[in-house]
Amino acid sequence: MPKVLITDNIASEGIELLQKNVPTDIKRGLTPEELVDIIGDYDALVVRSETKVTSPVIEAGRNLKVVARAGIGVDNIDLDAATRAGIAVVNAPIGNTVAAAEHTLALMLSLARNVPQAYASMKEGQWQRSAFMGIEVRNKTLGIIGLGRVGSEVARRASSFGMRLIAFDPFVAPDFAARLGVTTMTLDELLPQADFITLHTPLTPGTTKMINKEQLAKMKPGARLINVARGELVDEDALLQALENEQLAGVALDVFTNEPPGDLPLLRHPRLMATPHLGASTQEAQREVAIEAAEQVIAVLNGQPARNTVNAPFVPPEVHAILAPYVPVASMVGRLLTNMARGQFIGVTLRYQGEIATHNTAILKAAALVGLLSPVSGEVVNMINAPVLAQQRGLQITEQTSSDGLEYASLISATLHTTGDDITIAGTSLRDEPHLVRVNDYWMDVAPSTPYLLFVDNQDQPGTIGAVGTVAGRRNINISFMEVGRIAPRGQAMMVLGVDDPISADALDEIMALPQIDNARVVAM
Ligand SMILES: NC(=O)C1=CN([C@@H]2O[C@H](COP(=O)(O)OP(=O)(O)OC[C@H]3O[C@@H](n4cnc5c(N)ncnc54)[C@H](O)[C@@H]3O)[C@@H](O)[C@H]2O)C=CC1
Ligand SMILES: O=C(O)C(=O)COP(=O)(O)O
Repeated sequence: MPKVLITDNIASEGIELLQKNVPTDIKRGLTPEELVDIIGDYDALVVRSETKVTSPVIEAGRNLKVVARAGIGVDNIDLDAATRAGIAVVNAPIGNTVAAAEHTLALMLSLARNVPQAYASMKEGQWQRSAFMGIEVRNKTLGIIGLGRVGSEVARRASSFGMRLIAFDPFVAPDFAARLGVTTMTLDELLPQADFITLHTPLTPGTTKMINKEQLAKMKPGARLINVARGELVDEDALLQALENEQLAGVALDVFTNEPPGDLPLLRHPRLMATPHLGASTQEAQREVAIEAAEQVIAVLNGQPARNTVNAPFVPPEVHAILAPYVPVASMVGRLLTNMARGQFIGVTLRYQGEIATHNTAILKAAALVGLLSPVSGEVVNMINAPVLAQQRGLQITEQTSSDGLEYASLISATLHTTGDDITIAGTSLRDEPHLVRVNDYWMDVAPSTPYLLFVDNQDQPGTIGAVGTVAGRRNINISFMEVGRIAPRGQAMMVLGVDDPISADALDEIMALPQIDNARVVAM
């Protein structure tokens, strides 16, 4: 029975859902060493942003199948290590979007009106009105860096305040931005124009310290900066300087490079407002992300695909229905290639034809590589790590598409290039079953329903089939079906036999010794 470990503060609805389905332990506040010590007992780990799922944790998690993040950012999880280990990483990318956007606006208005400073002064028994004169946000320019889910929701809400909206996000279409009433531009154009700047990009190598001394100097003097994304996006020392030299009128931070930030000098600055990573902390958001994370853990533990797997090809639901029947086809094609290969692998050419070729075929590539590498890998190979393992082995993967499916609705063909002969296998899906339709130059139609397939290269001559059948019969090998592909009558041919019993090396030698037979191979399916 699999076991789940929760190490951060997850909403009760998610915990209950997990506990109803699978034994679940809750252990908060573990040190990194304690987590490494116990993770080996668990099949799934559920976290928020506090637990650091580092590569030592992944390596110690020898039973782990899934790490679930009840929230958006997965920068606390070593994705590469998880991918290499074939562990799915899932997140809950929608549930806390509005919470993060609303918190951003709360911070923006608080910055504009000095709410926390005024509150602190009243708590100290003072009544200072002129000291906390604010500004209006109406008619001010809001610069949004990262116009994704949270950034867009901020834009929608800020627009109702009568703000002018500009954004830097080179990865969204200007049309999309225009529909939100946002003008996109370069970062250099945005910085000097914005009265308020708000950050909403993920933490990546490209966004780390994207707001540094140089960028701060380009900002409009007296601008205000809000960060509800990730602390590492900003150089905290440079930020303190920009407050001290009055380049910035105010800064509001929900996130920090180190959390908790400890005795950070920046925190003591009077025009610095801070909240302890509360962007996602609403009852509504926490309920939603906890349920979303729990549902995905249960799906993965039941061998089903999860909705938001961060480290596997994403397939939209409508496309999933079209591609799903071809996943076992791709995997069958890959497995057959490996089992029939002679010589050192060099690379694979994958061809997608017909309807499947009009969609993103990443999931089919992953499935073909699972089939190709599973028989020759000591480690678990699955849709998550197969592309990485292929890359590690230096295999050249080429993909081709064509709208012509020949006589099939869709066809997957793969050629394995080796230091020996190249091998081509093609398959399709018929009545929801994978069918093998081509081996090298031979076309056929085989639904491999037996545990073994016997491939026999032979001369198409009377008596050949009978001779092979006689050997099988004498050795008590049960043949379920047989199919012959041939290039021309009495020419070169290939027999494919579906057999229920293993074929020993001895039996294979006997078949190969028959006069009409050039070669014979058994493949376990
Ligand atoms: N403080 C909190 O509690 C919360 C923080 N977050 C954080 O907010 C951030 C954004 O989340 P979402 O909007 O859901 O992500 P998203 O993926 O929907 O949007 C991110 C946007 O940033 C853009 N982007 C990526 N690299 C960029 C670059 N170098 N320059 C400019 N734009 C770039 C992307 O094109 C995308 O449009 C994440 O870091 C997330 O972890 C999210 C929820 C709560
Ligand atoms: O979802 C995110 O990216 C967040 O930053 C929220 O973090 P949390 O779940 O509150 O620790």
